[in-house]
Amino acid sequence: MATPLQRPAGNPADSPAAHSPTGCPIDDSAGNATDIATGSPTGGPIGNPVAAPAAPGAWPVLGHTPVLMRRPLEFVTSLTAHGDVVRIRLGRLPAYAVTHPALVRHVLVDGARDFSRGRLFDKASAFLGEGLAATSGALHRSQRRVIQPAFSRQRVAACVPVMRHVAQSIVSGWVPGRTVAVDHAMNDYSLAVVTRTLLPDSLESRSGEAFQQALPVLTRGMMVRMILPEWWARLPTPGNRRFEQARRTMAELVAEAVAAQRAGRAGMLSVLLAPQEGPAEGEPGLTARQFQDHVTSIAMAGVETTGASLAWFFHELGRHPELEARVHAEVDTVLVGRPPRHEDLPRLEFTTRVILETLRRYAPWLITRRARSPVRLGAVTVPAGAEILYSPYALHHDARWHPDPYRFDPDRWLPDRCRDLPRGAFLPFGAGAHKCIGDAFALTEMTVAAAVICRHWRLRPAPGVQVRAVARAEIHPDTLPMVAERR
Ligand code: HEM
Repeated sequence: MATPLQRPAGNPADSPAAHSPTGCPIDDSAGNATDIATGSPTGGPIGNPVAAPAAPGAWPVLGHTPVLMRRPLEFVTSLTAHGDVVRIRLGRLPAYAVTHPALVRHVLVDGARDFSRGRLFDKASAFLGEGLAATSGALHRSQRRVIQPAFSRQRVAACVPVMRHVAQSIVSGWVPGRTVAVDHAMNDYSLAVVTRTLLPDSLESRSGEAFQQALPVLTRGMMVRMILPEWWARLPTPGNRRFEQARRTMAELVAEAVAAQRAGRAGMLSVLLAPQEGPAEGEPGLTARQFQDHVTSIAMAGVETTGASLAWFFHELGRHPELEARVHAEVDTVLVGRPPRHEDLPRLEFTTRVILETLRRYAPWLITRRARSPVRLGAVTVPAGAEILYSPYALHHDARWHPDPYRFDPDRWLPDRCRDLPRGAFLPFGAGAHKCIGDAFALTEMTVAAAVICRHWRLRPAPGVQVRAVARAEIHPDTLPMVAERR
C-alpha cells in the first residue's frame, strides 16, 4: 500500500495521488473537482453570479479583525454554516473564505493558475524574501524543481538515523517522575532534526536558542500582520519592535548557516546547491541569496509545525490512556526491543493513525491565496485581486466530512471508515503546486520520535494544568508540562 512515507518525489501537481498509510486521501493530485453539495462544476465561465454571503459579526472599520484576533478557531469553523464561499473583512479589506472541500481543491489544484499566494505570504516575504514558501507562478515552479530532490524518498529515508539519534538524546535528559516541558522538547527535536539533516552543524547549540525564540515571534507576527491593517505594523509598539528584532536575528542566524554550508559541510540541501559559485546564466542552481531565502523558508515552515504536532500527539496520548496502551503495544511488537529503522515505520499502523488524527485536529488554521482575475467559485464570482482564505483546521472540523469532529478518534482513519472522505476534506499539508514539500519528512520525523519515546517512556498530564490551543501560523499548546514515567 502506498503511504506518504513511501511516496515518490516530484512536483506534487504531477505526482500520483498521495494516500495515507490507511489508504485514505492526503490530497494532492490534479483532477476535475465537482461541487459535492450542488453537483455543479467549481470553476468555469462567469455567469449569473451571486454575491457571497457576508459572515456576521463585522465591526465598523475593523471588520472581522477583532473576532479573528480573539477567537480565531471558533470563527473559522463557524463560517461553514454561512455558505461555501463567505465574505469577511480584514479591516476594510474584503476577503473570501472558501469552506467547501471541492472549492478549496479548485483553488489549490485544478484552478491554481488563477491564484497567487496572497496576503499571508506578502507579509511573510519580509523575512522569507524569495524563498520557496513565499513565491508563486513560474518563479515558484522553477524553485520547486531545484529543491524537490532534496526531499526525495531516499533522502528522507537516509535521515532516519539522525532523527532517531536526536530523539534519543532528547529523552536521555529525562528523569522519571520529573516534569518535562513537552512543547519545548518537541520544538527542540524538530529544530535539531531540520538543522542536522538539511544544514548540519550550522544552527545548533549557541544559535539554536536564539532561533527558537525568534520563530514564534515571526510566525505569530506574520498572522497578525495578515489580519491587521497595514498602518498598524508601522506603529512603534513593543510587539512590532520584537518582530523587527526577531526578523534581524533570523537573518543573521541563517546567514551564519549559509556561511557554514559554503565552508563545505554536508547536508540534504548542500548536495543540490553550490551557493559559493552561484549558477551561471541559464544553468540550474541557486544564487547565495536564493539559497539563504530557501533555508529561511524551510526553517520557518518546518520547525514549529512538526514540533507543535508532536506536542499535541503526546497531549492526546496523555488524555487517552487506552490509545496510549495501543501505541505502546504496537511499538513493542514491531520493534522487538530495538530502536526504529525506516523499514519499521509502515508497520506502525496504529501509531500512524494517531499521527493522522493529530494532524486533523491541530491543522494550520488560515492560509491565503489571491485571485489573479475574476474567478467563479461555485455560484459566486470573486473579483480580480480578491484575497481568498482556506482553513485546513475548519475543513477538518466540518461534521459533514468528519463526524463528531472534536472527538480524538484515530480509528476514523481505518480504510473502511475513511474510504468516502471527499478530496479536499483532509489537507494537513495543503494540496497542489504549493503542497508541503516536507510532508514525508514530517511524517517520518513524527513517527520516529513517537517510536523512540514510546519505547521507554509514558508522558502523563501534569496535574491541574489546563492546556489551551493558541493560533499562531499553526496551532500550539500554550503550555504542555507532562510528567515523564519510565515504562
Ligand atoms: C506537521 C508538520 C507540517 C505541516 C502541518 C505543514 C503544513 C504545510 C502546509 C499546509 C503547506 C501549504 C501552504 C499553502 O497552501 O500555501 C506547507 C508548505 C510548505 N512546507 Fe510544510 N508542514 C509541515 C512540515 C514541514 C517540514 C518538516 C518542512 C521542511 C523541512 C516544511 C516545509 C514547507 C515548505 C518549504 C512549504 C512551501 C512549499 C511550496 O510552496 O512549494 N513543512 N506546509
